[in-house]
Amino acid sequence: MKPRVNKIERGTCILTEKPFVHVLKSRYRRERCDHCFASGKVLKCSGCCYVYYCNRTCQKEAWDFHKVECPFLKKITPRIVPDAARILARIILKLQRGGDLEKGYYTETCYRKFRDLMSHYHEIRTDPKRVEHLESLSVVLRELLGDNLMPNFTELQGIYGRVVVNGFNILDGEMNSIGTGLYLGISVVDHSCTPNAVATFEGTTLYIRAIEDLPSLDWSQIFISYVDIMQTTEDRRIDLKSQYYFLCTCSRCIDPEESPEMEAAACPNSNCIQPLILKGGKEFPESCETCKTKISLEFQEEYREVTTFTKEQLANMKDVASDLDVCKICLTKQKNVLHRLNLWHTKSLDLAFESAIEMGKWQDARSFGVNLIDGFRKYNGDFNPLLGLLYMKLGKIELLLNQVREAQEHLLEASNILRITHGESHSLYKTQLIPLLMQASN
Ligand SMILES: C[S@@+](CC[C@H](N)C(=O)[O-])C[C@H]1O[C@@H](n2cnc3c(N)ncnc32)[C@H](O)[C@@H]1O
Repeated sequence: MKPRVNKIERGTCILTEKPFVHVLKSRYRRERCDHCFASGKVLKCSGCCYVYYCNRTCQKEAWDFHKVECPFLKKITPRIVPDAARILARIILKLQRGGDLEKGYYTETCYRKFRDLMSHYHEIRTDPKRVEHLESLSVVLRELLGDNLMPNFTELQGIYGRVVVNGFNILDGEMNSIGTGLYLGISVVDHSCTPNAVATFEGTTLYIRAIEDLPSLDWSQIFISYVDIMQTTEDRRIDLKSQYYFLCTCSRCIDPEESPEMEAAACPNSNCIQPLILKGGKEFPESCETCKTKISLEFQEEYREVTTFTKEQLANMKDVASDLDVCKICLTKQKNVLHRLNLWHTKSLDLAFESAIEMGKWQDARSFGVNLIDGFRKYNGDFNPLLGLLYMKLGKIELLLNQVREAQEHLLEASNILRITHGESHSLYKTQLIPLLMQASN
């Protein structure tokens, strides 16, 4: 790819790369192609009976490398290899076949090889959770590859560290994780909680697109988000520290106002939209700055009770069918107590929206989705794939409910975002959004 010295416009694809190695999640083994990750009818490899392909072309393309791992997988079938062990095995086998010479370019002249990737070797060596994980993976790998191909523990730890620190969750169009991939050139990109670029996938190919205008292609100034940014500053920092071993100092993380704002209470006067910010996250003001309504001790108590209750429920929610009822209880309790842009309220709406969709409760889903938009935008940013998807899902639901004008509006919003984050040639845009837009304009 040519280096760009000129200004880069929002929506430009600035880097695209095929994976150095990639592994499909084992739970999708029988429904997706092991090579291109496409879903649909798949055919078993008659050698290992472990992996499946969507067609002969994919099988042929994959064979160059699969022929190396095929006998090892055959030995272990019908047991399942943990995904983390499979990607490590692929890397070990690839490095022994000259993979250490492979280059991933991030400008016309700059590239990275596997050994150039950060491994956070020392941090991982002193992280008991990681050491325990690697020890258990090492047992599986030894059984899979045998003693002769097994690297020593130090070497294995270096490989493991590179996967932990540089690996990408490969996402389908709906942003669900379907596998893991390692991309050599793209591993150059740092994190920010206010990213100016975004990573999306078409199959296993990774695309980095600018979501803001950029002055030039300077990789030290281009950031994607490594973690869910709809979290408190503290939780984002914990995630980043435990997975990537650094303390984030982006503008959001160092803004002392951010956390208190996220936890804002509603003004007890239901006609007032002013958020009540707790000083130091704890102390209520005596009265609302705008309407001067006094903040009673009872109200403060209720706010604390509702916040604790919501956090506990969100942490415990697993089963979607029961989630919707729990979300509804949380949302009822939050009314006139948590501000409408409060993070915990936004998270409750998000879960309620997804649960209602799962259960086919379209009216409920629409109402949660519409209320979710502003919070989602506040926490995820204006050009975030999840915001684009929210608008697209809303438009689809509105078409089902025959609310065509509203559907048109939301689908156009989806288009404004997804053409930046995914591009107009992405299958999500072409095969999902465009037909919905056409249906809405008929
Ligand atoms: C995928 S690598 C990114 C590229 C890395 N800077 C390099 O030179 O190889 C991820 C690692 O980069 C570092 N990193 C990424 N974003 C960072 C940030 N915002 N502040 C400090 N370190 C960061 C962390 O050490 C992290 O584990």
